Amino acid sequence: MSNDTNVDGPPEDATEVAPEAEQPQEEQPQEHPGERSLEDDPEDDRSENVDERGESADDDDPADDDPSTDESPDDDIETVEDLGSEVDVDPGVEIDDEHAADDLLGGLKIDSTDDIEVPDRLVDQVIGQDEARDIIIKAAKQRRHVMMIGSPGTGKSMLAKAMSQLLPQEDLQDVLVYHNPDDGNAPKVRTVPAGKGEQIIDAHKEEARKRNQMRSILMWIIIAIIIGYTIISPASILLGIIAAGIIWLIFRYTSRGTDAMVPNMIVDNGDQRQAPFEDATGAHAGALLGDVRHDPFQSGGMETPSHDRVEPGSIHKSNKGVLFVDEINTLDIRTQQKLMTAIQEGEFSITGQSERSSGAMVQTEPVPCDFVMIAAGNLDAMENMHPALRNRVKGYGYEVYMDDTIEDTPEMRRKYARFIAQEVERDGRLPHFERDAVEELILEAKRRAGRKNHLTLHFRSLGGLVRVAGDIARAEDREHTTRDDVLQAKQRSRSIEQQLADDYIERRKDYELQVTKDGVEGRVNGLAVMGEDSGIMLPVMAEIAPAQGGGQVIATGKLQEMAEESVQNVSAIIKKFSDVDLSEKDIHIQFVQAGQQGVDGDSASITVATAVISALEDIPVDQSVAMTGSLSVRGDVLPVGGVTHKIEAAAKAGCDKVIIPAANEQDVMIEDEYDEMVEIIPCSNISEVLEVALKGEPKKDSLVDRLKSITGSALDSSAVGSTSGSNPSPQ
Ligand SMILES: Nc1ncnc2c1ncn2[C@@H]1O[C@H](COP(=O)(O)OP(=O)(O)OP(=O)(O)O)[C@@H](O)[C@H]1O
Repeated sequence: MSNDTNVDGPPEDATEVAPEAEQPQEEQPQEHPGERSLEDDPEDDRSENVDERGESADDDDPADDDPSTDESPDDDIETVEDLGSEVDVDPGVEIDDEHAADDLLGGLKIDSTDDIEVPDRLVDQVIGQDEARDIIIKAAKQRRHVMMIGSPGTGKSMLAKAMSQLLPQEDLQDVLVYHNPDDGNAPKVRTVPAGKGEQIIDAHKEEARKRNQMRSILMWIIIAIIIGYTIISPASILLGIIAAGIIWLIFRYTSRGTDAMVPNMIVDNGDQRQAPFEDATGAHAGALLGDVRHDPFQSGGMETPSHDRVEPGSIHKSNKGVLFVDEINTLDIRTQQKLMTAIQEGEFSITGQSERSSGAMVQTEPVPCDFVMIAAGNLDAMENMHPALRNRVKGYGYEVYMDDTIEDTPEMRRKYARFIAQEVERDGRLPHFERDAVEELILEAKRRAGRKNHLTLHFRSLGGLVRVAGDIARAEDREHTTRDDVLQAKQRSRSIEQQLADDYIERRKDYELQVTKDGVEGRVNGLAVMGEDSGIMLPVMAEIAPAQGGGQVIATGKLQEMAEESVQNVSAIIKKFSDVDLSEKDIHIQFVQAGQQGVDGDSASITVATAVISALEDIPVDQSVAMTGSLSVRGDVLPVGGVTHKIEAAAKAGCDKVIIPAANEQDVMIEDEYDEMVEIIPCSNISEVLEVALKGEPKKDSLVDRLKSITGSALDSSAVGSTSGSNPSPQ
């Protein structure tokens, strides 16, 4: 690309026309976050870029240039606090402050979500994620890259879109590609202010039209003369027809040449009302970096000029805007390297991506791609990202981890009510939600958080529930969505994992594998979570046999590592409280009907421990009990995730009692129907677990009897030491 972004006409000798529309443009300094080599010190580069951009005096403070320095005295960047009034529900909605704390809607006095005003700016619609919002606002001002890591559906792409609304619109440019008469395979590239591109194209087209019109007139005059001549002299009629044909072909051919001089506008920001936002998630190289189409007629006058075959990539379309790449690690390494070059240079030539295509012979002048990149993904995305690319983002921007839950406060509940209004408005067809429907959804947000006094920030799935509930009301032509619709929607919008889990329970019933009140040695009902929100009951069986060689842990299925870990934890307790020598035993563990998914070693460790102790001591386990919890080497039951879903799974499977870690008691948010079906028994240590799970009295001085001396939990500071100090010696 020419450094000169002035367009006093198309590039010299690129075409012979100079439409009036092409006025000189002030040279635009390149504003891209990275302009130097990878080896350069990012700190230096950061401050230098700001200088180059000639930002105002208040930006001269070096602290401003350091993304790690969040505040500076003269920092005029909007923070979440600055935006406080804008991000809360519109003050027009009355709030009952007195009862706000006890009200599910945080004191919001509304009949339906109709009454709630939705803010215009996307950034003000974002709920929770205060740190990420703060960073997006700052990064938009400073034009920094951002890496957002976190669970799906928590607002990463929403924040990226919000950032594009915050970027200045005045900087936008159109990009034109011109034919290069000196080298047909090296099209020229020019940038003009947004909107001007269309004028240039129109001017070129008008010019071409006029030329073609003149040519046509000339052609028809010549043809008319020839026809006139042949009429006068019929003997040469054949000659006349041939001559007319040749002239027609010559004119047609030359007019194609005139059309070919019209530039190709590859980036058109004429209609943009905000900086561009390009989602390049899962894009292949061509879509990301640009491409040149193949031309089957490569010569002979039928060919399409190379500049007309140039296609921009997302990196070019997002020039002066935001390039959002989710799961960035899925881009192959070469593409990641090229992306890095683009970030570094702020411009990137377009060439054909397929080696076998004629497009591969074409390479344009560099095309501007001065975007702000928002890279997103989960933790894996970060691990598998090209290290140099990650450094680039880190060196010239921010990294932020998205929250999964947020504290449940009256203000937050009001925002959740606003979230429903936002989703209804976004969809455009859903009926607004009645007050008690909103309450039910807020309760669901609390349930899904799986954490006491918190609300889930997994908004995509919550939004799904809003849409299904709204669709139910819409199908019945109702004006508002009711609580019943939300309850029905919860049934209908079961995830695949939930459907699988329910199917699994049904099948167990077919085979009469229901829960019984019998006692079975070495068999314990474990609990696991599938996907995000489905619990499943998976029995664990243990069998102890004399060792053949050194004692070992043998697990069936793919869960060997997990079984070993759980047995190692319980073996520490067994060693301490009994004289059983585990090195003389083989411990066989079977996770009945479990795949790899859903069972994580930690949360099954009290299940494995109970199964092993039961098998070792020949004491049966009550089959109407299910359990989840992680076991410490000192016998404490430690908290695990997904207790609510696990309890519901145990209830559905027909269990009477569920053992959960005492520390998880506060996280339980089960639905009323399940509450009546199972008794929840919080336990702090293995002794309490065995007390509930084992049937019958242990023999005096047996392992189970000795384990009774464990009291309290190491988690409870008052009980620290109680698991060790008072323990009797196994001897
Ligand atoms: N923090 C939030 N505040 C308000 N709405 C949200 C929030 N997060 C997500 N949403 C809603 O959920 C939808 C999906 O969110 P988004 O696409 O931003 O998630 P994501 O984190 O990018 O997920 P993924 O990684 O799967 O793409 C949004 O369009 C919006 O309607």
